[in-house]
Amino acid sequence: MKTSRISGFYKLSAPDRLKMVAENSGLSEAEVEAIGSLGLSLDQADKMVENVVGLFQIPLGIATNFLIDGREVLVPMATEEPSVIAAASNGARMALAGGGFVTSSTEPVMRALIQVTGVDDPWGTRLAILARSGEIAARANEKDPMLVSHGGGVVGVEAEVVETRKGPMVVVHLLVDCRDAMGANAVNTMAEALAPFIEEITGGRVYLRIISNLADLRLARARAVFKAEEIGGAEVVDGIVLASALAESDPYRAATHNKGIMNGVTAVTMATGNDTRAIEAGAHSYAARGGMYRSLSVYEKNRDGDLVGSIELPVAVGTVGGATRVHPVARAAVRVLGLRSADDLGRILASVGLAQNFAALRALATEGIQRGHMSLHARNVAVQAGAKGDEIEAVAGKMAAEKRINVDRAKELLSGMR
Ligand SMILES: CC(C)(COP(=O)([O-])OP(=O)([O-])OC[C@H]1O[C@@H](n2cnc3c(N)ncnc32)[C@H](O)[C@@H]1OP(=O)([O-])[O-])[C@@H](O)C(=O)NCCC(=O)NCCSC(=O)C[C@@](C)(O)CC(=O)[O-]
Ligand SMILES: NC(=O)C1=CN([C@@H]2O[C@H](COP(=O)(O)OP(=O)(O)OC[C@H]3O[C@@H](n4cnc5c(N)ncnc54)[C@H](OP(=O)(O)O)[C@@H]3O)[C@@H](O)[C@H]2O)C=CC1
Repeated sequence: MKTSRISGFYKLSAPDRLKMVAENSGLSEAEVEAIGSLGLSLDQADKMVENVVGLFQIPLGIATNFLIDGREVLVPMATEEPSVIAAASNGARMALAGGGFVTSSTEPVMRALIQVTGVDDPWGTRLAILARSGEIAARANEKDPMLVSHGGGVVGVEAEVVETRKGPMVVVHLLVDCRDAMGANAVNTMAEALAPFIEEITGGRVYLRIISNLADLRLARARAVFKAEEIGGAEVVDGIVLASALAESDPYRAATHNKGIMNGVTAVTMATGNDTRAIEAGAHSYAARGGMYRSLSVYEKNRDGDLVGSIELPVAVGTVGGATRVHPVARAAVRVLGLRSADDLGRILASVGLAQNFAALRALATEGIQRGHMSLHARNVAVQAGAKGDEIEAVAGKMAAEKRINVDRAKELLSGMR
């Protein structure tokens, strides 16, 4: 990677942008072709999911300006929403003066749950399970020697008694280090294989054997200092701190605050062929831990009067398995990111989530979201009104300048032009 700081990248044509990304990331011809053309063939799609009749394409863009742990990163994002990629690039740009994003993470540990029902003594059963945890772990590891050979495998066994409307149940938690895999298939296989042994230990009946998407042991964190002078001064810092305080305490605001974070996180998850539902379920359930839904990020003012943003979220993503190595564009996206491991990807997700969130909060705490967002959405509005070719930019530009962005106005402008 040469640089991620490509000012005015958005002013280039799409082929020129791709050329620049390819040169920066050392992409092969096949990778360039995968990104620049359709990427996925009907034949490949037919092997990925069921009853395939076609392809549904969404745009792939590149966010610029990311400096993460001292490394410059160009970030592929797949999203249908205008202004998301611009905002991520904008947020990352404003983090540069403070040194970019500094990240940390836990080990990539996922949980599989095994539900045990029909036991008369759930608390005693719990201890009976824990007493056999070594054997449980060994049997589970036998199911995935490849994962173990990569340094992963079971790292712990827990057991909980859960009170439900159908009485108490014992839930065994199998904690599995999934290394570079998201891990759902791996841990589900282990959980299913263990069920008879758990029934033997407990005398109960096992029903569910499945991963938990509340990946609270597989976390990534990112922190950035946004210099007051870079972001518009002390009033902007204070406005963002106030916005953060509300999202920390009010679930109605927190939901939208976190949606803004996931604008970026989900787009990168999608671009790398990872499971967007898993990452969303993880983020929102983590935000609701302890019984109250709150923001995944926090903003504070430091001693120098600068803004310090921090974020922590579960990152159940992989660089092997799932669609990550099947979808040609996802493979190319992994190369653009320069990933060495799933851990790298988790840290990038946290950084993108923070940049995305910061850009939205800055807009909200100052001019409001509509100017930046709607001026980029104006092109969609122009297309809805029937604009074609050069008309699209012309109508969109005029509407943005007038701050009147709606289909009726686009139609008026269009008939005037024609
Ligand atoms: C939209 C901007 C970036 C305009 O921002 P601006 O200040 O008009 O832009 P600028 O011309 O000064 O450019 C600044 C940088 O923005 C980027 N940029 C600027 N324009 C483009 C473009 N056309 N295409 C690509 N990138 C663009 C680009 O990185 C550029 O610097 P450079 O790297 O070139 O030196 C700004 O207003 C912004 O960040 N707004 C936030 C928009 C946003 O968050 N959108 C998400 C959708 S709204 C939503 O779903 C979430 C929300 C808001 O509800 C969450 C919440 O409530 O918390
Ligand atoms: N609730 C949920 O979130 C659910 C999600 N899913 C889906 O599961 C899929 C992800 O499952 P996942 O288990 O990651 O995928 P895979 O089973 O496809 O890949 C994981 C396997 O890759 C092999 N592997 C090779 N190299 C490595 C390495 N460096 N690190 C770790 N493993 C390695 C391992 O063994 P080996 O080679 O022996 O396979 C491992 O078991 C996604 O498609 C997701 O959508 C499925 C069910 C539920």
